[in-house]
Amino acid sequence: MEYNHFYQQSILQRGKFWGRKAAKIAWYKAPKTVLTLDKQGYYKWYPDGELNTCYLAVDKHVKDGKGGEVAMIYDSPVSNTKRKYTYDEVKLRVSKISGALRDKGVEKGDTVIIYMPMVPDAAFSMLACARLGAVHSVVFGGFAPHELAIRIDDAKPKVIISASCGIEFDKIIPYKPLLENAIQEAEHQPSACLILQREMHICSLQEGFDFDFEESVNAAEPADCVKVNATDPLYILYTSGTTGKPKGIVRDNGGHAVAMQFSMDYVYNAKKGDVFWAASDVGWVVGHSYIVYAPLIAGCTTVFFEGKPVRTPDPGTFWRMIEEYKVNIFFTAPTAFRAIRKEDPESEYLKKYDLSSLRTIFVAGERCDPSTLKWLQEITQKPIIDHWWQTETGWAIVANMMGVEQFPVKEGSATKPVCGYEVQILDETGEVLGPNQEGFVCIKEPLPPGCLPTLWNDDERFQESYMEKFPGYYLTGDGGYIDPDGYVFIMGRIDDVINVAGHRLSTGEMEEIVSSHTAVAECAVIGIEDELTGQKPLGLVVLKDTSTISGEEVQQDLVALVRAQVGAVAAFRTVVIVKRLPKTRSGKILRKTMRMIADDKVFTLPSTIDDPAILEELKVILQNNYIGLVSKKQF
Ligand SMILES: CCC(=O)SCCNC(=O)CCNC(=O)[C@H](O)C(C)(C)COP(=O)(O)OP(=O)(O)OC[C@H]1O[C@@H](n2cnc3c(N)ncnc32)[C@H](O)[C@@H]1OP(=O)(O)O
Repeated sequence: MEYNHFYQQSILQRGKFWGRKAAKIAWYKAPKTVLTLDKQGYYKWYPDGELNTCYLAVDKHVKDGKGGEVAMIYDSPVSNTKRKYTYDEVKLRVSKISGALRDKGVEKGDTVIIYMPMVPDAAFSMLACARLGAVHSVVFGGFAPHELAIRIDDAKPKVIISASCGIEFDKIIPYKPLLENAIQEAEHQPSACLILQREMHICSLQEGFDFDFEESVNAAEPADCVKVNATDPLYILYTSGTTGKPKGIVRDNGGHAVAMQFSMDYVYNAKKGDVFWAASDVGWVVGHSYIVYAPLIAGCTTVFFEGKPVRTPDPGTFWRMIEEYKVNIFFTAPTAFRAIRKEDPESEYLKKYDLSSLRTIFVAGERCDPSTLKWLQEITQKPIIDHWWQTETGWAIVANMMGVEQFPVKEGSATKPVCGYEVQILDETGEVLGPNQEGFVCIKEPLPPGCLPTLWNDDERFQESYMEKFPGYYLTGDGGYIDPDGYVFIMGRIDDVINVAGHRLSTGEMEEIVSSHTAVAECAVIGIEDELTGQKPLGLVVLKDTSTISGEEVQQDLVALVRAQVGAVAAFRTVVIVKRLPKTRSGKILRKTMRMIADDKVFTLPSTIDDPAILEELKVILQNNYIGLVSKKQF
């Protein structure tokens, strides 16, 4: 198929194109209208369609006689568990979890928080919510109680589903104390918690409030799929913004289902029965879209992995899994491959395994650096496809659409805009820029099906964050350019959001936490380059003149404080005490300039700088001293 023609149809004949793609979905009531603009001026996909996402992902395959086929492979080197679930088994388990939720009062439209490690019941609980028409909000297990509390207060869940523990390499992480602290901190109180007891750590349950997950599921009657409108929310997924309060990205049911099926067909070129493995976590959007919903909707076998690329038990884990389960399509973040390369640079482990089942490797979540790309191409001899997307969109914005036409890979580019996304580069005044001109990466409205219709209970913030800067365009928050061949190059965030090991984090939030310390007069947290994790946060702190605590003590306090408030995943390990911070004459801290200095990049002296001498001071400190303070992360 020819990309240009196919892509143009998706933009110029939007209604016809996305109407045809919607016909691949088994709606309860097929939509007559493809796209409308509501009274508030918000686009709605398939507004009169009715469906159930769990039905599409599970029951439909059983109905089609595929109940005996494997829906999910669970492999957990950290708990020495391997298990396969057929579509029949998934249907039974999911409908019983739905029944257990219904017994706790959960109905269509209610919210449920899922705070679980990578156990199959996390995915089954998501599907169980979808089955009832309830809205799930999965919170990544690496987040601290404070982060969970913020999400509880925003999503107001009727029930929280959690587990007794997670396992990080060989370390047991008890989840229950984290959950209890979060519930204690939150204003909103759920009416019940369902706790999955894992045999490696059994936790105590509070009578009348905590319920044993397994017992509740066993006691429940299976629940049927509940019909929902296409525009009803399927889930909320919180993502870091520029402030301490995360943004609750809303995903609808209808547009999402169409986008998931479309992306499997045309981005990943996945066929029914393929084994599709996204090595991520259900706490991230990759986990939502490509561990749970898309592979199942498309009738593939999804692989559910509770482990890491290295040390569970070695850097050959990914290759072992690909051979053992005959994985056809593999998707992970570049940082995972950098971790493998660090431990196995000559790819000795890979040589032990047969990767002949594997057709394509996809990477996303952060920029794929050319060195990792070349190394992967060389050692695997497979197409390595970088693609760029966001929690907000739920699926690829820019990709090499493997089910359409495969383009030559250009290092540093995720290739071309995916169907439905009219990607344009704008300058500060909103003018569309030409080839090779760097500016704000924006998407002309309407966004395609599957993208966020708004933020949970916060239309105002949705407008302010994404739609206001350039009316008629969605602001992605990334900077970049398009080359004369139409390849899109994403150059990094233009705001205070950073990407550490594929985890999206807010430096603004970290600054709020650091500045809450009694000894801190002012501070800045910036994201600086890191060979392994892409970026890492660095805190620059000015102490109060009156502070009597030693700088070293403050450094330790601040690292502990961010870990306690955001979680281990923040990877905030470096704090530098400085005498002053560079500012403009109006008092704005020059974060970008500091970043350029720390990354040893050429920068122009801002004309508005108050005192240029500070930059020289900082240069010495950042380039020579801070490295000594970093507690190097060992993978
Ligand atoms: C396209 C749209 C998107 O961008 S969606 C996001 C895509 N991103 C991803 O899929 C994430 C990719 N990254 C990873 O999988 C991991 O970072 C890899 C590469 C495997 C490395 O893992 P790890 O060694 O644990 O390092 P890390 O930096 O992730 O973790 C930092 C600290 O946090 C902890 N942590 C992590 N996950 C959890 C969890 N689920 N529960 C509890 N704790 C967790 C880690 O143990 C680590 O802690 P510590 O600092 O060593 O004590």
